[in-house]
Amino acid sequence: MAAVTAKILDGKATKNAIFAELRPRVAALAEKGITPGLGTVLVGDDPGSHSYVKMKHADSAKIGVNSIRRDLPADISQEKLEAVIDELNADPACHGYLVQLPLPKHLDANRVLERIDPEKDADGLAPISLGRLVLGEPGALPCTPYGIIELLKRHGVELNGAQVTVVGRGITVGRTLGLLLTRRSENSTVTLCHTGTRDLAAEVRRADIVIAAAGVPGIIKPDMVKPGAAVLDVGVSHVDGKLTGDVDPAVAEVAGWLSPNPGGVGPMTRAMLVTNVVEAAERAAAR
Ligand SMILES: Nc1nc(=O)c2c([nH]1)NC[C@@H]1CN(c3ccc(C(=O)N[C@@H](CCC(=O)O)C(=O)O)cc3)C=[N+]21
Repeated sequence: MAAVTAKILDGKATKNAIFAELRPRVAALAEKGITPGLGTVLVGDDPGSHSYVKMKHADSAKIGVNSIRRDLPADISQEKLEAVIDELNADPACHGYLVQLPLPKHLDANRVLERIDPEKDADGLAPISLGRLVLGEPGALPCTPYGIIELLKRHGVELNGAQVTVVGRGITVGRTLGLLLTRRSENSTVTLCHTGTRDLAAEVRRADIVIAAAGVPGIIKPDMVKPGAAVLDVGVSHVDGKLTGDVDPAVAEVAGWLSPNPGGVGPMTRAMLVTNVVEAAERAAAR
C-alpha cells in the first residue's frame, strides 16, 4: 500500500480558531447590551436533524450566543409553521435563524424560505440572500460553501486562478459554491459537474481543487485525482449505519490536501452559521 501523502484540512480545529475570533466580537456586543441570538426551527423527529440542531446550539453556548429553539411536530400545518416564522421575524432577541431542511413532504419549503426576513437569514439560503449573492451585493453567505472557502484560505490553498471541479449541483453546496468561487475575490475557474456530466473522471483529473458533494459514497477514486490536488469531502451518506463520504479513503495516497469526513466541512458549516448570526447582531447594533 502506498503512503498517505495528504495533509489534513482540519475543520474542527479551524472552527475553534474562528470561535476564538468571534468571542471578542460577542464581548463587544455585550458592552452595548446585545447578546446575539440564533434560532432554529426543527420540524419532526428525524434523528439526524435533531443531532445537527443540537450541535448548533452547543456551538452557540460556547461563544455566548443565545439559543432560541422551535421544535415542532411532524404534522404541523403550513400556516402554523409560517406563524412561527413570523414570530421569529418579529423577535428582537433573534438576530438570525434557520429552518432545518429537509421539511416533511406536505410542507412547501420554498414558501417558508421566502418568508424569512433576509436580515435574519442565518443560512444564506433564502431567495433574497441568493439573489444578493448573484448580484454581488453584501448579504448572508450560504454556510457550507462559505465554510469550504474559509477552510481552504486558512490552510493557504491558492484559490486565485485555481481550476476547481465541484461534483454536485445542489443549492446548499455545489451551485452556491460555484457562485462564491467565481467572484473576483476568489477568482477560481469552476467546473460544476452533475449526473449529466459525460466524463466525470476527466473533469476531476484536471482540477487543482475537488469538492465532492454528490452524496454518492466513494464516487471520487484515487485514479481520478491529480497528484497534490486538494480534495474536500462534503458527501453525507449512511452505509451500514456509518457516516460515509464521497471520497474513497485511498485518495489520501494521491491528494496534497484532504478534508476528513467527519471533522472537515461539517464543523466549518456550523462555524459560518454562528459567524452569520454574530454579523447580523453587529448590523442590528449599528442601526
Ligand atoms: N437549513 C439547513 N441548514 C443547514 O446547514 C443544514 C440543513 N438545513 N439540513 C441538514 C444539513 C446538514 N448539515 C450539517 C452541518 C454540520 C454537520 C457536522 O458538523 N458534522 C460533524 C459531525 C458528523 C457526525 O459525526 O455525525 C462532522 O462532520 O464532523 C453535519 C451536517 C447542515 N445542514
